[in-house]
Amino acid sequence: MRVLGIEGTAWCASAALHDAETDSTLIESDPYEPDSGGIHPREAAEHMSEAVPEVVETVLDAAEAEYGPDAIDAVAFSRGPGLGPCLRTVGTAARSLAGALDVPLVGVNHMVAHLEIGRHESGFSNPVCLNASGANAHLLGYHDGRYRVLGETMDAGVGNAIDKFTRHVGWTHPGGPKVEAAAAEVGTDRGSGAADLLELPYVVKGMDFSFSGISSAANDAYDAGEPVEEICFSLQEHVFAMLTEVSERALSLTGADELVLGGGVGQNDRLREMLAEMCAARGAAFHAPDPRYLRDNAGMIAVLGAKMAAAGDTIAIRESRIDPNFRPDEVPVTWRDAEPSVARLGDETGGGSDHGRDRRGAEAVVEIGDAGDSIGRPDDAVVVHKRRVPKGYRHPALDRSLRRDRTVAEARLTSEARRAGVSTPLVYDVDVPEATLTLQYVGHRDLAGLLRGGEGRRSDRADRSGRADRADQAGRADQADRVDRTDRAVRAVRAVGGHLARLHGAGIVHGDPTTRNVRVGGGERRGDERDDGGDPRDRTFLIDFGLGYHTGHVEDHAMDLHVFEGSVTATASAPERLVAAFEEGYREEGEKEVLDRLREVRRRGRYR
Ligand SMILES: C[C@@H](O)[C@H](NC(=O)OP(=O)(O)OC[C@H]1O[C@@H](n2cnc3c(N)ncnc32)[C@H](O)[C@@H]1O)C(=O)O
Ligand SMILES: [Fe+2]
Repeated sequence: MRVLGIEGTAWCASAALHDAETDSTLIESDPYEPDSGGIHPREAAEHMSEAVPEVVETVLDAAEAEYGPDAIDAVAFSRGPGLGPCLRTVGTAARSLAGALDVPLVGVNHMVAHLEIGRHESGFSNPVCLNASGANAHLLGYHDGRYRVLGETMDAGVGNAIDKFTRHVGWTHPGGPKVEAAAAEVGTDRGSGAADLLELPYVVKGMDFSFSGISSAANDAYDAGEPVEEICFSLQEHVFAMLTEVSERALSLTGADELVLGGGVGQNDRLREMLAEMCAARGAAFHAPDPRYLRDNAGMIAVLGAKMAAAGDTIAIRESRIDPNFRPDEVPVTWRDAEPSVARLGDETGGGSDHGRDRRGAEAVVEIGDAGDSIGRPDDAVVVHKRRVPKGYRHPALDRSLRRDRTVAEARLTSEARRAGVSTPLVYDVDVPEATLTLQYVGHRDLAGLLRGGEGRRSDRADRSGRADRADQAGRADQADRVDRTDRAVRAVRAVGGHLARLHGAGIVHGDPTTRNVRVGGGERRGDERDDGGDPRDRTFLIDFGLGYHTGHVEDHAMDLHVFEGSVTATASAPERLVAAFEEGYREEGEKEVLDRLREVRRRGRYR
C-alpha cells in the first residue's frame, strides 16, 4: 500500500508518499512564513493555493519515477481541524488527484494523525498521547473504539499561547523556537544554581488546563520591563510543567505505562526533557517522534491514511467535506480493532483495593500508617501519611510553591467540605515544610478501580495493624463487590453527585474530581459524620482537595462536573448510565444552573 498524503491546515503546505510495505516516507513541505506577526488567515490561504499543487506534483513525480504509473493506491488529506480556506484548498487538491488517479480518498483528522505517528514509530500498543500543537493541546487515550479526550486546554492551544507572547514582543511566527532559544540563554540548570523564575499563573483542573492567564501575564511582565529571556524561560517552565503534570495524571488515572508526544510544540527540548523525566520517575516508557513528524507535515497524514485505507476506511467524494472544528473524539477508530482500553484492568495499577503498603498517585505517595500512629487519635483510626513528593522535572521554586500551596489547600478544604456535609477524611496533622498530611484512612478502594472491575483482594492493612476482624470485613466486602459491581458503581457516582452539589453549595470546588479521587466502601461511620442511612459498603468519600478553591462561579462548578464526567467516560464501559446517575445525584441537591452550564461547556468548541 502506497498513499499520497496532503497537509495544509494552517501554515505548512506539504505532500508525502508513504510506502507501508517498507515503512518509508518521503515528505515535501513548503511553510508559510509571515513577514510580521502571526498567521494571517488570508495570506495562509493564498500560500496554500500556490504551494499545495507544487508539493503534490513534486511527490507525485518522485513516486512515479520510482514505482511507475500505478504508484499511488490512495490519496489521504487533512480534513480538519484547521483554517477553513486552507482546508478547502487541500480538500480540492485531494479530490481532484484521487479522481485523476482513480484511487480511493481518505479523510484524515489532523489531530489523530499527530498522535498516531508517535504510536506508529514507537510500536507502543496503547499509550496515552499528549498533543502539543499550535492550535490545540490535549491528552488522548484509546477507549471503546475512539480516542477519548482525557484532558484539554480550556482556551488557547499551547503553541498559540506562546505565540501570543512573541507577537506582543514583535517576533514573527513561529514564536516557539524563538522562545526556546531565548530561554536557553538563561540556562536550564535546575540544580542548586537554578535560574530565577518569574511567578506566572499555573492553572490545571484535573487533566484540563488553561493558558489564557499566563499569556497575558507574560505580556504584562514584558511591558513592566522584565528581561525577555527571563520571561521566555519562566513561560516555558510553567507551561511545560502544566503539560507534564496533566500527562502524569492521565497515566495515573488510566494505569497506562506508555506516553507519546505529538504536535509542533513537541519539538521543544525542554518539554521533551520534562516528559522524559516524569516518565522515567514512574517507570513509564516515553516516545517523542522525530521533529519532521512533530511539526505539521503530510508524512503523518500519509501514514495514518495508509492504515485507514487498509481498513477500508475511505470516503466518497460527495462526503468528503472539510471540517474546521473536527474533533479527535469524533473519529471512529477503524484501524485498531477490538483492542483493550487505555485504562488498564485489574489491581496491578493500584486502581483496585489496597493491597500494598505504599501507593503512588500522580503527585503524592500515600503510606498507610502503623497502629502506633493512632496514639493521640480515636483508637479505631487507621491513618495515612500523604506526602507530595518533589517532582524533578519542574523548576525547584515552582515545585516548592505548588507542593506547599496544595498541601495547605487540601488540609483546609478537606475539613471545610466535611463541615458542609461532604464525606471526607479527618485531617489529623499537617506538615507544610514536608508537604505531608496525616489523614484518616477512608474507603476500601478508589472508584477508578471499581469502574474498571479490578478483582478485589483482601486488604492487608488490617492484618498489619493486628485487627483480624477488619481483615474479615474487608474480605467480605470484596466478595460483595464482585456480586454487583455495576449497581455499586451507579450508587457511588450518584453519591459523588450529591457530594459535589453540597460542596458547591458551600462555595468550594474540588478542582480534580476524577474517579481516582473518590474512595468507596468500607469504614464505619463515625459519630460526627453525616448518616445517610445506607449500607456502609456504599460509603463514598471525596479525597484530594489539593486543586480546590473557593468560588461561587457557575462556570467553575460546571467544570468540576465536566472533569468528573470526563474521567468516567474515558475509562468506564457503558458510561451513559453512570453519567446519568451522577447528574441525578447532583440535581437532587445542587443548582440546575450548574447542570445547564455543563451542557454549554460540553457543547462549545473550546479551541480558539
Ligand atoms: C490545526 C493545525 O493547523 C494545528 N497545527 C499547528 O499549529 O502546527 P504545528 O506544527 O502542530 O505546531 C506549530 C506550533 O509549534 C510551535 N513550535 C515549533 N517549534 C517549537 C519549539 N521549539 N518550541 C516551542 N514551540 C514550538 C510553533 O510556535 C507553533 O505555535 C494544530 O495541530 O493544532
Ligand atoms: Fe498541527
